[in-house]
Amino acid sequence: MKTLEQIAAELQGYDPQALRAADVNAFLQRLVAPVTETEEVGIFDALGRVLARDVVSPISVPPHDNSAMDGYAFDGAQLMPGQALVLRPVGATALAGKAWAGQVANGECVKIMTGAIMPAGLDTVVPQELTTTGADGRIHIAADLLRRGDNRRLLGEDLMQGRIALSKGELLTPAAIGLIASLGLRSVTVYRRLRVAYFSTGDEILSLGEPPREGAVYDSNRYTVCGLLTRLGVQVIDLGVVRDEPALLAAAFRRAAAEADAIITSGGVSAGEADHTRRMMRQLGDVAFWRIAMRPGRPMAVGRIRSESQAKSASDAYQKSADSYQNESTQDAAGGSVLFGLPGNPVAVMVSFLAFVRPALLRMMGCTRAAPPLLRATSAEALRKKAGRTEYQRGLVSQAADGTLQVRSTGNQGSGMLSSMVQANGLIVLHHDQGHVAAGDMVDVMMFDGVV
Ligand SMILES: Nc1nc2c(c(=O)[nH]1)N[C@H]1C(S)=C(S)[C@@H](COP(=O)(O)OP(=O)(O)OC[C@H]3O[C@@H](n4cnc5c(N)ncnc54)[C@H](O)[C@@H]3O)O[C@H]1N2
Ligand code: MOO
Repeated sequence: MKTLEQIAAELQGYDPQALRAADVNAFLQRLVAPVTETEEVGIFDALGRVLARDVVSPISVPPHDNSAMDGYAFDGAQLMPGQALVLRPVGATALAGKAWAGQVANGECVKIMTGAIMPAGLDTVVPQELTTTGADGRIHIAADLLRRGDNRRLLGEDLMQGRIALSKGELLTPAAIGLIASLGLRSVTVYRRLRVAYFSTGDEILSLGEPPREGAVYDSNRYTVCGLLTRLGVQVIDLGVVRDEPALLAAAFRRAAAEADAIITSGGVSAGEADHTRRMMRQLGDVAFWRIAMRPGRPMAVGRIRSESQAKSASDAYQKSADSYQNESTQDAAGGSVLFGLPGNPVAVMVSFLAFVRPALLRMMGCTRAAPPLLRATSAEALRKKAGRTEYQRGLVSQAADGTLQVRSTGNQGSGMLSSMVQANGLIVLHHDQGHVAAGDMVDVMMFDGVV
């Protein structure tokens, strides 16, 4: 596992006091690694989990060539350009779930239902509504209506036996769960659920149930972050609000490091005077304090916090290396739970989570799926934007009268304003080098639906 210093050395132009948003993601992708432990879960419990092993098809789906329509099956070699075809139905109707027994000669067809196995030697189906029936019971197909092979579903055209149906790293969506079920599999091997601890810091933060107090605000970050984590499908370890006292902070960090793969905190990461949070992060782990060229969400602390046992092995390793005795436990000294120390402002918390923490946690969950692309929409209004930082503005995307997508800001962009976040359905991403936006310009939007 690499130290922060080693990762920083790999990033060109790394400056913790003026970090570009894109570099934050590059740094975090190097800092975190997927969990290794796996478990077997029933497919009803697999939604939102990440596949830890390829799913190889034990069978082919569909298992036979079959009809895609209710109609008549026949040998398509008889279709001739510019010529109608007249066929005589023979035998019983071919029904789904039963093999059709019998022989079909040229000039003959078999009545067939959707999903029924194609009778041997037949490769084409004409839907019944495209036929007429003559007085003699024969089926008439007009010229040039069909091509050979039409309306037939081929064996294995969805999934072929022995091939990879779903790859390791896939996030299991409802469609993926259905696909696994179509293979007759009851369970899958997934990575174990990620454990993420959260606590809010700050003496002015009130827990729900406490009476209002001058200068104090109710804790909202705990609820937004726990909501975002729950949607991500991780196991949330909620440690509540922790006052700005060294002993309490140390206990919370130690517990979080012992129980969780990642720790998220809010507050206390800018250079305030009353903050023990920064000091404690530094003391208990390997932590960098960043100022990111972005808005909102400028300050952020990132690194690793050691649990008590890791701290002990680190100090033992230090002792041993002092006696010039090298062993592998120095490797463990760089380990610990990944820390995402987010700023206190409620919108800054959500934006930093969506822009940075979420992609890092997905990597830790083992997910290899690429992030969904940003949407392009026309800005319905002019937006002020300072070049040299990435801005995430709260926006509402809607469909304009001409059917194209447009986006407008949801108002006051103060980083404490949750109301404009609630009205938004996405974040307008104004990139680092971008300047002011004129009404009618195209902008990128990170949509919330399906993302959070
Ligand atoms: N001299 C400087 N001052 C500040 C800077 C700076 O660079 N230099 N950065 C500003 C920015 S940007 C932000 S963001 C904040 C971040 O400060 P902290 O992370 O230390 O957060 P706090 O000071 O503890 O809180 C900020 C703000 O958010 C409210 N808050 C905190 N926790 C919660 C919570 N759980 N629920 C609801 N609201 C919360 C808190 O009351 C404050 O109003 O620093 C700026 N200052
Ligand atoms: O960037 Mo701070 O995050 O304004 O709120």
